[in-house]
Amino acid sequence: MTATASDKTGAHTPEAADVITGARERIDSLDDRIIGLIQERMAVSAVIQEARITSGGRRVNLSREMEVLDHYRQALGKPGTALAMTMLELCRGRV
Ligand SMILES: C=C(O[C@@H]1C=C(C(=O)O)C=C[C@H]1O)C(=O)O
Repeated sequence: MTATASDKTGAHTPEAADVITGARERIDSLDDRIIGLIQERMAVSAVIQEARITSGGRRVNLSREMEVLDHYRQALGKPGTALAMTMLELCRGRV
């Protein structure tokens, strides 16, 4: 194990450094996919908001947002609610 690999991973053995380096590549790939999905969600959400505003309605629909927040909370627990709130802000801006 090089000193550099140890510094980067925090591992104390070459075996652990290899595991961490490999798993981090998977995490980076997952994060790319998650970001892509969020961007896709933002685009779909924008279509809905545009249609509602054009029809004379409001951008935000709180009862629907409650359903989204509950969905995330049921799947991920309390931090899921915070995640969903951030995602809603990305999709419809600040309220
Ligand atoms: C997309 C919608 O419009 C807004 C954005 C939402 C979202 O991004 O999930 C949810 C509710 C609305 O505030 C919708 O009403 O479904």
